[in-house]
Amino acid sequence: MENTLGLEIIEVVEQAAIASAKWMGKGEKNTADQVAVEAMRERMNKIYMRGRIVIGEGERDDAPMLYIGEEVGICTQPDAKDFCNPDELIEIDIAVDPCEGTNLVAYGQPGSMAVLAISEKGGLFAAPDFYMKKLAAPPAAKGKVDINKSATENLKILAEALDRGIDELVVVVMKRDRHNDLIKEIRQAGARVQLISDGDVGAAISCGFAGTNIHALMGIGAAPEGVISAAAMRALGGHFQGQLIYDPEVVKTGLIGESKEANLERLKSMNITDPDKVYDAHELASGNTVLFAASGITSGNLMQGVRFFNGGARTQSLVISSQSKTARFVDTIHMFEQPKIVQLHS
Ligand SMILES: O=C(COP(=O)(O)O)[C@@H](O)[C@H](O)[C@H](O)[C@H](O)COP(=O)(O)O
Ligand SMILES: [Mn+2]
Ligand SMILES: [Mn+2]
Repeated sequence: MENTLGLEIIEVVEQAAIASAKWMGKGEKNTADQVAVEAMRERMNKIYMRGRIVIGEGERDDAPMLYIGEEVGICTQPDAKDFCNPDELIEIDIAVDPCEGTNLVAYGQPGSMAVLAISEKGGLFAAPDFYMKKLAAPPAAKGKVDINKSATENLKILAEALDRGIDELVVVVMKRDRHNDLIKEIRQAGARVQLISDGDVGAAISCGFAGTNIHALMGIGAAPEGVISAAAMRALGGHFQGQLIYDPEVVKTGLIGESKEANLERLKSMNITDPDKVYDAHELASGNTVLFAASGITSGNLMQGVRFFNGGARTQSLVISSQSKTARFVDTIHMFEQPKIVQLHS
């Protein structure tokens, strides 16, 4: 899968990042999101593949593009039989977040990215648009920390696994009222908290790389973003666990769904029989092969954002493959027209 798709999916996230970055700092989050969706879809539909969106912009009714169930790739188009032999191609599932951190783009803040994950059919958990309690940690702590343990216990385990003091640990937590107690507990345990307004995919993946100075992600974010983070962490060998949150009382914000009861019904209809199950990275991204790709929109811990110049742009992307066991940073210069200069160093 990687050989045929690797380069193409880099271009998918690059094109989404470039489109969205044109709206960086303009205060219009919906436009920054919409153009990323359009660019991602347009580029995806040029790839020789049979893809299906399993995590996307929502249901068909509220999302005209990249909706859950939408078929993407040249080989899903009506005239596909003229140039595609479907028997040659495996069917793949795709989870997308064309603009992860729409607020970050709109307000010119760091850490937004265009992101997707791919696996063979059935290889990604089709999470409902609920919240998810998450725990991400570096590979050295994989299987040692546990979302069922308290933050205090996990920090002790993490410190030991990373061979450093608790006071040398930095935990990313989304700045939300629902996390007030968690933040207090982490600080009382002696660790430091990095509060973020948005963008917990980048925070989760940052735990997978030494040198980011991020050692854990704790707290509740969105479930679809949890699956995408899990795909990256699965391929990287980092720790990721997620537990669906279906009770609006827990998040104290606009959880999709009117009530806990209605949400439980929805889970049942999706054949999720244990709503409290804790999923690990291998369950959220269970396919034989998992590919993850992201491209920075605004600069963050992992990647530089899009830098425009007269006649072009430069992007930085990250592709992680469970197949080749690589995490590849890709630096690309895009020439929109004949640029006056193509700068070697940025
Ligand atoms: O910050 C985020 C926003 O994502 P997007 O809408 O694609 O720009 C995500 O990283 C979070 O996981 C998330 O969606 C969030 O925590 C849920 O939102 P909120 O109710 O504000 O906490
Ligand atoms: Mn997002
Ligand atoms: Mn988004």
